[in-house]
Amino acid sequence: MTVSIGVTGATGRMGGEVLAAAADRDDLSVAFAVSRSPGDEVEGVAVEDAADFADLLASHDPDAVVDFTGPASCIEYASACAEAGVAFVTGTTGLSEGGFDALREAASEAPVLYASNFSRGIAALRRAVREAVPALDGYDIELTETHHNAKRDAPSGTALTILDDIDDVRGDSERVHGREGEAPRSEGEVGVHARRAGDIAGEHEVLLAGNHESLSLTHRAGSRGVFAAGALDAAAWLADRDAGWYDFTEVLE
Ligand SMILES: NC(=O)C1=CN([C@@H]2O[C@H](COP(=O)(O)OP(=O)(O)OC[C@H]3O[C@@H](n4cnc5c(N)ncnc54)[C@H](OP(=O)(O)O)[C@@H]3O)[C@@H](O)[C@H]2O)C=CC1
Ligand SMILES: O=C(O)C1=N[C@H](C(=O)O)C[C@H](O)C1
Repeated sequence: MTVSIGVTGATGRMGGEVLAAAADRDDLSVAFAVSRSPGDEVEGVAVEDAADFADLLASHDPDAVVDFTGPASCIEYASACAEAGVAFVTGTTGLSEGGFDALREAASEAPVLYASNFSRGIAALRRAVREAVPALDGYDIELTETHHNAKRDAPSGTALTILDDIDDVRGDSERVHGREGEAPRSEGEVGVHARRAGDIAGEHEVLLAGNHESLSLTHRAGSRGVFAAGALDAAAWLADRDAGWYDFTEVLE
């Protein structure tokens, strides 16, 4: 069975990657793509007006929508999908707590899958972090993420997910963002550093140090294609699920 998808943010970096990755797959077809600036084709797909999103859902009835946009638009697209009962996969980061609440509300009417990172490598890094942190009790932890110079949110959504993983396994810790002037470490804090440069697709390093040794767990995305491929795997997996909140780790099981 071919799973048909709608793609939002078609003129964005990830929107283009998703359309390119979808063109290479036999199990998926693109029902429509939307943008706030419709007109030109992206990856051979006509780009329609984002203002017509609800109508496009009704007329094309896609199995899933794949969204990499911005926090406000993500919620609008999710609500429209919930109303239409269409599965919604989103990798949009920078959502507020209220934004996550709205996304969870959408999940009461349609299947919703959010992941701050759709790479298998980050899924593996998260498992490694959850194992290393309790094994290295009392070690200092510093998290550094590096992204392209056009990224809006900081720290990255992936960094926030990893910080939550650390809190899960060793209890809530103080997060210290950057370091300047008289700023010694306090016990148990996690230092968080965000770098922005060039066209780096995404790097995350978790450094644990203590007891005259250090362990560095690092993931580097070679291109955005890895995120697009993971999001499409998620869309194919989510398409026929019941309404509810799903996680990318379930797709990988
Ligand atoms: N989870 C993951 O694995 C990954 C997540 N991301 C996240 O995906 C998101 C997009 O990243 P990226 O593609 O680099 O960003 P871009 O800025 O390149 O693209 C975002 C696109 O979203 C649309 N958009 C933005 N704001 C609005 C709005 N207010 N209303 C409607 N549409 C809007 C625009 O598309 P248009 O004008 O065509 O409508 C824009 O081009 C970010 O949150 C990023 O952190 C990125 C990579 C991987
Ligand atoms: O904006 C990006 O580019 C990325 N955003 C995601 C994040 O905020 O973690 C995932 C990936 O690192 C690329």
